[in-house]
Amino acid sequence: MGILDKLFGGDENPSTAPQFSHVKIHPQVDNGVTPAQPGFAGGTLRCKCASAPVVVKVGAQTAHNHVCGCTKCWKPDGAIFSQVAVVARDQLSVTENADKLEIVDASAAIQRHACKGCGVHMYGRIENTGHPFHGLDFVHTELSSDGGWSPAEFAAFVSSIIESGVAPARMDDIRGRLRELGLEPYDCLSPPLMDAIATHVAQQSGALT
Ligand SMILES: N[C@@H](CCC(=O)N[C@@H](CS)C(=O)NCC(=O)O)C(=O)O
Ligand SMILES: [Zn+2]
Ligand SMILES: [Zn+2]
Repeated sequence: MGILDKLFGGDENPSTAPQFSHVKIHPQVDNGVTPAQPGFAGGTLRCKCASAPVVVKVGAQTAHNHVCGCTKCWKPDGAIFSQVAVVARDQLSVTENADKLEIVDASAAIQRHACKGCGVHMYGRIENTGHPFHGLDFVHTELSSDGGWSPAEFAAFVSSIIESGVAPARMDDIRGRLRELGLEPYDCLSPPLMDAIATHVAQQSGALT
């Protein structure tokens, strides 16, 4: 490398190797994010029970898929993030073993319907009609063997992973890995979703007409 390159950061062979690939986020993103299949129109989610699994049919492609670091969303064993997307509630139906489902926390905005057998959350539903996201159900498409679902686009509630016991000293590496994967880290939701929430609130209060 010449003196000018040393001074100004030029490099004939810029290294594009990821620096943080040892940091595990979630199995669906750790090896890179797979693009959606054009025309994909839904599939079947199955819980992890070996017998009599709960089966949920989703009749459309999902939107706003993301990894979530909050303590409330279901995470597969060993993952520090959940992966969760939304679909219109009228596109979701429980087709088998619905009797195994129970609501994790009925007072939460998102009522997460979990399997009593294996603990997996099959869908989250908002019953409050005034909520900005009313009409959308939350689903974990990793529970499907169908390929083609919309991929994770960003990382939400990143700082919240500390509440699950992740050491604060690891946060730089974790945010570094998320950026490497193209999943911009936010400590709440992404700006478009935060704007959608604020717009809804402002329309309800009359601040925006
Ligand atoms: N820091 C909190 C954040 C929880 C939170 O606000 N989660 C978001 C993302 S899923 C939410 O919208 N929760 C609504 C709910 O759980 O009903 C935690 O980790 O428990
Ligand atoms: Zn189960
Ligand atoms: Zn969450």
